Amino acid sequence: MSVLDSILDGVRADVAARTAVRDLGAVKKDAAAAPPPLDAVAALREPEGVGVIAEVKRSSPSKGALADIPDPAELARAYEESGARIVSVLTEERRFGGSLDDLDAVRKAVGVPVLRKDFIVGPYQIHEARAHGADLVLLIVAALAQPVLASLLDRTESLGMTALVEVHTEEEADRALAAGATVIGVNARNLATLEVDRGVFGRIAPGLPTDIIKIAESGVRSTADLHAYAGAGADAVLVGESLVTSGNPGRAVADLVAAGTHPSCPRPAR
Ligand SMILES: O=P(O)(O)OC[C@@H](O)[C@@H](O)c1c[nH]c2ccccc12
Repeated sequence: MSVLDSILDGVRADVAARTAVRDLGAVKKDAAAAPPPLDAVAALREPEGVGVIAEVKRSSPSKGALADIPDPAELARAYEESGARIVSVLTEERRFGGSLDDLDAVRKAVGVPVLRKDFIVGPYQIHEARAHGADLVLLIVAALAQPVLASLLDRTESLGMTALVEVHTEEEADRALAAGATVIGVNARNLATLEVDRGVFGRIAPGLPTDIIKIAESGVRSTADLHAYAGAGADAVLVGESLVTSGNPGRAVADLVAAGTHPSCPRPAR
């Protein structure tokens, strides 16, 4: 079984357990009562340069524990103050050590849009994301059959949120476009094997329509990696590990933001 499949099994069991405590109808009501979502597309498009999406990430299946993060709100505030356009919060518990409590804490702490980063398998988690104040959700093409992907994308948009649709191959990019994605993340990490190939973005992104917002996900260690992704057409980079392990995550974000807005940084084509 691939790593992705085993993560998805765990996620399905966890969703079933939460559904037994609070059913879909109740979560839909919570979502309807939440403050309205923020416009993530505007946050990605408006300021000049390549944006930084900074992630609250405690652990990963490839590396195990990355950082303790006793106070995710404080970390998220540091990200925001340093210029992150969006804060991503991992909520998957078993492999990434995340939680909906982390999402709640971050939502309360920042004014920028917040991404619920999880392995979404059905509508329950989308309403749940909205109920907890998320403005974006991640939809991983490799985890979803095409009709499910299309309907989850519709559901996300009908709740006023933005879907970040994640791909790792050309075929998945075609599926993302066919489903109607407007924001596509190219993950350098293959979720079946956990291998990172930073060349994947440069192979896939140039083939995407210019009006698609293109996010380079994973493996950004430095401003040099941001520059390389910018040169290949990234509107933003999504960074976790190198921030939380840096010893000074605010500073690490500020360095990336400065690089992404510097005149020497290649501009996204719009
Ligand atoms: O920690 P990194 O290499 O900077 O990567 C961040 C982010 O791209 C990564 O956490 C990620 C991308 N897609 C995912 C899907 C599920 C879980 C995690 C991810």
